[in-house]
Amino acid sequence: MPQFIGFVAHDACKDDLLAWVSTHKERFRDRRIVATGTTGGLLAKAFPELSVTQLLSGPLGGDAQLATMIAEDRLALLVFLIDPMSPQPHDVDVRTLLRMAVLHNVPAAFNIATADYLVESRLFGSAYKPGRRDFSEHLGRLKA
Ligand SMILES: O=C(CO)COP(=O)(O)O
Repeated sequence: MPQFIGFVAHDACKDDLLAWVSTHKERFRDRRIVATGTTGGLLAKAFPELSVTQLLSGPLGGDAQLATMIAEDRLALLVFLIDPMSPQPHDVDVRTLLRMAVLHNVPAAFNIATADYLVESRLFGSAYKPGRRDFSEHLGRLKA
């Protein structure tokens, strides 16, 4: 199953994401990128040399699609630049995406500083794949 790198940016953060990707573009040349609709459209236009798959726009289900990709073990890493100052109509989807990243132990950055740490890590681009957590005991408790 191919592993994608996921990018999402709220409107106030889209310029920041474009600038950040531009800085680290070489690292993404051989990687498959997946992004919510508007974010993906901007990335594809700015960086035609990168492989960008566009999902639905965030408010129309793009965050939920990314959350599903995490549940299906198809996302290697998530960079999601969140605007902490604006309410989002699809906040419930945003929280689902965050929860899926935490639940399934996906390396995830929600601001530029952490995104920098991720791409500068010696683990980035290596064969490193974090293990998914085992919730079988927890599920057994729920069923009992
Ligand atoms: O709303 C978003 C993330 O919650 C981003 O969606 P767009 O990339 O379609 O703007």
